[in-house]
Amino acid sequence: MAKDTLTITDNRTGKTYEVPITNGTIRAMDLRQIKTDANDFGMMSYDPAFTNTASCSSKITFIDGDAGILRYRGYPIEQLAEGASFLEVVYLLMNGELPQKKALDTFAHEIVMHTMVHENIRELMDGFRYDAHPMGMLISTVSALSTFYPEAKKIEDAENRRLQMVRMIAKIPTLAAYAYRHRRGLPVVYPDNDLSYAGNFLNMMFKMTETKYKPNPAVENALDVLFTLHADHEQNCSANAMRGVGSSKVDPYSALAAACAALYGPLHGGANEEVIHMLHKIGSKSKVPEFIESVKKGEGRLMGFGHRVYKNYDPRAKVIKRLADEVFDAIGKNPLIDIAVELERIALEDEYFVKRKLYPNVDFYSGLIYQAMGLPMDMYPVLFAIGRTPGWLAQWEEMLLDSEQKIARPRQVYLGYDQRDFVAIDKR
Ligand SMILES: CC(=O)SCCNC(=O)CCNC(=O)[C@H](O)C(C)(C)COP(=O)(O)OP(=O)(O)OC[C@H]1O[C@@H](n2cnc3c(N)ncnc32)[C@H](O)[C@@H]1OP(=O)(O)O
Ligand SMILES: O=C([O-])CC(=O)C(=O)O
Repeated sequence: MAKDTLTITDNRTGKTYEVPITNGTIRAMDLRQIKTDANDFGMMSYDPAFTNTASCSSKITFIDGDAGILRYRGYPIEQLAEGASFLEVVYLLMNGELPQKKALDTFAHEIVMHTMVHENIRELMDGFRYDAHPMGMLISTVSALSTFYPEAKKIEDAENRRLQMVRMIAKIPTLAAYAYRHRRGLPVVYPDNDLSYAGNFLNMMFKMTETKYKPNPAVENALDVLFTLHADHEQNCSANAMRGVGSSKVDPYSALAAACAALYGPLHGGANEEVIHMLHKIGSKSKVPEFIESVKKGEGRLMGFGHRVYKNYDPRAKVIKRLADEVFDAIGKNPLIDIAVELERIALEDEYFVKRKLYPNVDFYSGLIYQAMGLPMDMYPVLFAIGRTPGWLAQWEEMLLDSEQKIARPRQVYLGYDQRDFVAIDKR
């Protein structure tokens, strides 16, 4: 049920505030009161890893971690995954409302007009080692795009901002597919604007002959749904990087590269790749109990499990688990699913995981689908980045338009030396 007040406790002072919520919105002036009080006390909050800090206010994504609820702009993730195309979701995240048919067609056309990247970017990609991780190539080429669009620096110009956002959403699958083809020593496939967003990506990845590539509809649909499920997740590590770097007013390509870099880490978007490594390492269902025991002894983490906010089943993981069955029915089962399901079953009955409220997260089952689609493991975080790009951009624009936002600049608790005198090198 919607609450009409939000209780916020300032952990510096212990003081509790009842902040009114009107039409789902908290007024900036009500939050300002908390900030003013904190300044009056002249205190600083120590919150490493921001476990208890709201760094911004946002109208984009709502999460109730205890109940396992996720909504984009108020719409439950399950309904969007079921009924909306990824581009509808992108439009929703960027504009706050679902599009009418005509607006969606116009938007899809705009995206299609920007899918090509400059040939020099392709050549830049060629310069990477044959075994370069595609995420490294993606981060570098997203960043390089800023040099092709110097006007992107004019972030105060709304029209220009939108153009750059469309460019990034359109070009990121192209960069991702180029990285994949480079790894395999294959020539690039240019975008095919007759295909859907997911279909075009599959075409650029897998087309091998001159004849027109026809994506498998089950795979195309699953990929579209997976992009939707990854599209935003409020103030996660990479969104925080996007906002933090963007708050310096740098161009959005540079901020997006920072967000991609944050996502790459194994504790964040890189976990989907790690899950498959882990399942391979376990090797069979019968070895699962032994592996769980090793995790409990602190010999590693159960990848794809646990979440900073969800203390319940990640709603995206539920959808992905169902989607995996549909994809496996269409293109054949990934045998690792049996190990994953057994791992989940045992973990969810084990006191260690129950006590810590560790459940499967979005990364637990997604890699199994990607693997069945024939994608190499190191592409999994790249796929996450494609899906997450609209979320990062929506967060970035919201941050820029928020009059409360300033350059992100946390303080620290200094624990180093007190003043001491310099000693010349020959006297040390
Ligand atoms: C898209 C995403 O980013 S989703 C997350 C993807 N990442 C993963 O799947 C990696 C595995 N999971 C994790 O490392 C963590 O659960 C995170 C990073 C997602 C969240 O971390 P935090 O909120 O900081 O939790 P924290 O690290 O404090 O863990 C709390 C407790 O649970 C344990 N724990 C957390 N996750 C796991 C796990 N996956 N396996 C085993 N134990 C775990 C910790 O050891 C800790 O135990 P303790 O209290 O005895 O010390
Ligand atoms: O919210 C988080 O911390 C991580 C996550 O699940 C995501 O970014 O999708």
